[in-house]
Amino acid sequence: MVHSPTCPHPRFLLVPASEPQFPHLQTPDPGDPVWNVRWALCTRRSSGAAAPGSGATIFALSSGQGRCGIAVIRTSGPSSGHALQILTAARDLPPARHASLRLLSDPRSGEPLDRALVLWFPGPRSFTGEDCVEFHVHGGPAVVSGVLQALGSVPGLRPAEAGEFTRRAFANGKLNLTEVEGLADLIHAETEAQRRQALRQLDGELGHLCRGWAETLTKALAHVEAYIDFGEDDNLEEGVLEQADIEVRALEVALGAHLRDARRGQRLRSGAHVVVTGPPNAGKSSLVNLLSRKPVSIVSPEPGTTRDVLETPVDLAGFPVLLSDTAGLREGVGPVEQEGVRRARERLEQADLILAMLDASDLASPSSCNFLATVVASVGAQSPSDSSQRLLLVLNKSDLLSPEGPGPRPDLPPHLLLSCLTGEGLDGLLEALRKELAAVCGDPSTGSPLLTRARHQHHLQGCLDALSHYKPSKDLALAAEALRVARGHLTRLTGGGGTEEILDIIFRDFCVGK
Ligand SMILES: Nc1nc2c(ncn2[C@@H]2O[C@H](COP(=O)(O)OP(=O)(O)OP(=O)(O)O)[C@@H](O)[C@H]2O)c(=O)[nH]1
Ligand SMILES: [K+]
Ligand SMILES: [Mg+2]
Repeated sequence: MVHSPTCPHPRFLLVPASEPQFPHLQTPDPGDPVWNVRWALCTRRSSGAAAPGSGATIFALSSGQGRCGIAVIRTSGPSSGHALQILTAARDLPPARHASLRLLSDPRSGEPLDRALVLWFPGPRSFTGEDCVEFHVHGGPAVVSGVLQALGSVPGLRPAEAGEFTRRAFANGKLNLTEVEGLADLIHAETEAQRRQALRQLDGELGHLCRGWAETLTKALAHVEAYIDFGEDDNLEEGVLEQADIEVRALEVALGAHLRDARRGQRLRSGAHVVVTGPPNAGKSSLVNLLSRKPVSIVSPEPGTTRDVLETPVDLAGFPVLLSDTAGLREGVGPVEQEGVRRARERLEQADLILAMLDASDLASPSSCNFLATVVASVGAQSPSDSSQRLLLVLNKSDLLSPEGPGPRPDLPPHLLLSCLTGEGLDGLLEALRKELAAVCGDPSTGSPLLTRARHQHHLQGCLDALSHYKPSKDLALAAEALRVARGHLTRLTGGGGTEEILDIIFRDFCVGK
């Protein structure tokens, strides 16, 4: 997706060690993987290896840049309350979580900056879990820079880095890793389907599913370990191992089903590849321009106009699509056009959905027949699976067919009639595209949570691979280890496993102020 070019690579900044931020550390449970992640974060900090600036209170403009009605500036960290008191020249803090109108002044000069709404969120009931303040100021650039400068002059405050608010929320257990990813996706969502999917992930659906699976494995592990310890003991309930076995096998089936769907979620996040193909002059470029609502490709009566592959991102019926226009497929032309045809075929192989286009008034021509016999027939012959391509056959230039004349050949595969010239048939095509794209990307309004990132797929596959070594009838100790490894993958999916590279990759998607 499009990421802000101004978004710098964030550095990991850890949360201050002051007491109430890690209350769970007072009752450590080394068996709890989430606790382990936090412990790793915490010990790294206390060993002095923490990034510079730990413990600072951060501030940033959190709404968009530029002139606007209202701009939101926020702070997070222990000096937030102090900063609010200083800017409002007040001894008391306003009531928590209530909007209060206050005059903001520059603490150095006493000069009034703006009359603003301020919100005070004492931790831990805040986005980051720390003390936070929001200043809703008038959105003029001079007001915003005046308030930012005033905050910068308060001791203990410094500008936030990209993603730092969210990183603190994660470190304080306010969001798990899949929720952080959902939040990043929501900020970057460009189509309706992406927004729905991101919101579901932010709401914790994927994390919830993984936690449920991890619990299943923890239970199975407890059973296997009980058997290792008390196997010979008569007191052990009967069928303990059988029960564990049933649950592990059911989990394998569920993981397999989600993995088969994995590519859909990733397509929904980064765009499905839709490729328009057909013989020369069918009207492919006309269709690309119509769907993208802009003149992406040159249209002309001359066959062989399009040579290079032209790709454009479009929102098709709410789904993100990378739409490619390609050269008309034909043999025996000059070397430049042949290269175009080669590129067109290459792009066709990568398509999730093929828009195969023919001129409805020219179906008997050799190029039309050849296209039907090769491209259309070969996709139709694929066995349906998640990785198989889908195809929509479109007969363009329906305006050239005479109303009394015979319709298109009866032996044609299912198709849609369209006229790029008059727009007739476009609604039907968009509806067909919506159905096809829901199949290609998954429907984010129904069904189970989608795996939107390669990282999700990697850990679920790792979990499944580990479970293939679960053979309690052969070796109980190895079976227990397989369960532990499998569970580790699931907890890393939501907890991150503490490796900074993974966290860096995820938090890179955020900008300053989020
Ligand atoms: N009558 C009619 N003409 C159309 C329609 N769609 C496209 N055309 C015309 O058909 C010609 C070819 O259109 P293009 O969009 O360039 O076709 P193309 O398939 O991209 O052609 P190449 O890039 O050369 O393979 C142009 O003159 C268009 O104006 C249609 O629905 N009806
Ligand atoms: K053309
Ligand atoms: Mg063209």
